[in-house]
Amino acid sequence: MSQSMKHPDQAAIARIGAKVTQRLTSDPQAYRLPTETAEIYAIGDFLTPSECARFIAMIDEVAQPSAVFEVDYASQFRTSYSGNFDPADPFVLAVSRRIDDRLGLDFEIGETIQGQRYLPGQEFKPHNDWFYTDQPYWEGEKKRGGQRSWTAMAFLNEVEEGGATHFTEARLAIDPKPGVLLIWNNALPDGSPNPGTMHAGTPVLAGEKYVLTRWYRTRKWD
Ligand SMILES: O=C(O)CCC(=O)C(=O)O
Ligand SMILES: [Fe+2]
Repeated sequence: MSQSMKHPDQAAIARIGAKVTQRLTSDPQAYRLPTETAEIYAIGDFLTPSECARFIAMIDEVAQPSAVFEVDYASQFRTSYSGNFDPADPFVLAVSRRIDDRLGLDFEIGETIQGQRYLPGQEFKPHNDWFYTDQPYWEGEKKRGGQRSWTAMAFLNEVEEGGATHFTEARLAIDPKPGVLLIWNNALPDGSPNPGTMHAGTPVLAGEKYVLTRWYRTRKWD
């Protein structure tokens, strides 16, 4: 391993990063958020109202207390409920492929879409989506597709109060707007993890919040 490539999967992440950046910068519907700290884009009306409603109903069926690597639900770190959808469900497959196409990424490197529901008081505290490769869980994750490259997250409903996605380093808080797809590069152009992607699902104060997330790896995910 060379000096300049000290992070696992770094070269591949850099390659994937550049590819998606090129794709999104030539997409007239993809709006780059005004920050240099992280590469974050938003696409409005990515999902139709009826698609959002369908996902919300599915989330109500699959949602369980969220588990986070090494940090469990009981620690109050991620208090929302979440669940993976059936990857063979034709609707889930079609939307997954639509997200893949927007980013220009291969289907096989994407994790199955995960749905999440936050009730009043629930939140996802500031975190990075990339894996800490010095932690025990990395041994497993490295074999299941490796480091996370990009994240695509869609808001599914209007939240009465609270629930913004807050990029703490970039100082940007994005209020949930149904159908909007947020996309961010978890890495820097050189493929190393970008601490500027630190983000939180801030507490829902009133109403409820539904989102879906598709995280992309470096290699085939399974
Ligand atoms: O719910 C949010 O606004 C953030 C969700 C999130 O951080 C994630 O799914 O990785
Ligand atoms: Fe996240």
